[in-house]
Amino acid sequence: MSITYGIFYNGQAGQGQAATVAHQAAQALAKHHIQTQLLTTPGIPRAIALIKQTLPQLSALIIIGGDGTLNVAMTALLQANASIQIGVIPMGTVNNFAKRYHLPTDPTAAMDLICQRPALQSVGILACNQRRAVVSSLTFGNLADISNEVRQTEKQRFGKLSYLYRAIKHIGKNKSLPIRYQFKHAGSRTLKTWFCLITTTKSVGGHTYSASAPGKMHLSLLNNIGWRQVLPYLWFAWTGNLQNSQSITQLTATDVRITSVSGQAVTTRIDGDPALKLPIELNYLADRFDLIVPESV
Ligand SMILES: Nc1ncnc2c1ncn2[C@@H]1O[C@H](COP(=O)(O)OP(=O)(O)OP(=O)(O)O)[C@@H](O)[C@H]1O
Repeated sequence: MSITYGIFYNGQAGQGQAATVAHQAAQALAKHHIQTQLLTTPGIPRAIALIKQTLPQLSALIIIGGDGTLNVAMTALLQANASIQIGVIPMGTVNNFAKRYHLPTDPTAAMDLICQRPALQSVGILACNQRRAVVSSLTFGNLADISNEVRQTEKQRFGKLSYLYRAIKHIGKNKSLPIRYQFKHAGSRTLKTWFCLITTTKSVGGHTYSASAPGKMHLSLLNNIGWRQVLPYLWFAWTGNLQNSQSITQLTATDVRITSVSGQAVTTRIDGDPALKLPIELNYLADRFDLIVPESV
């Protein structure tokens, strides 16, 4: 039986570069006697439907893009309850997920890796309300609102500087909110939350910011922010590193339900994109996918 890989990409991203790379990947895989099916359509719901519909014919899914595009693909796999092998050609701005697993960021090197398949690694993700994947991070609170304001074009042109600019404009303006965190086996805590970062692994953007906790999500809460916290906060905005700040609560969990106690609307961002409002339920799905990785990971 012939082997077919799906190649999923966002045709509108990066001035059509993803489309060029998708065709190059198809040619490279053909040389290894692997057939391919290009999967692309404008609009996230349609893209999810297309992947779900094509999955039964595929032995692996190659995803071209950053965390946002990976999120679309993994949400489709989650909803279809499928556990297909995954290859990634990173083409986002930040590429958190790819950095975490030491995937090459050069498209040609990433294609070579996928063709040669030196090793597979089990990768865990989070399920939000059972239906939406969280590939790298979920955030809410003031910093998440700031990144909401950063437009995609701004992010592509100025990278992290655009976040810093927006952050400085916000200092001193926003308050923290009481948020309830209900853990499956560890009770419930209501904590003042200025900003909450939840990640699938111990690192963000290639920086390790928390101790290792296999099989669990990492939660970091910046409880409040006044002028004393400005420096740690700017440090975080710049490096993604929260470890040395005293105004931070760090927790790990397998399952948590998160509610806004005051009833004030709180919108989350998942893998960089505006997403669901609180309340949400998060479940860690350990070893959910097999990812094609370099041998040395
Ligand atoms: N088929 C699609 N139609 C419309 N939008 C899509 C589609 N697939 C992905 N997107 C969106 O395109 C945007 C860009 O995604 P992508 O992750 O590739 O780049 P990025 O945001 O620069 O990456 P990173 O998060 O790593 O910085 C995201 O908001 C993602 O949700």
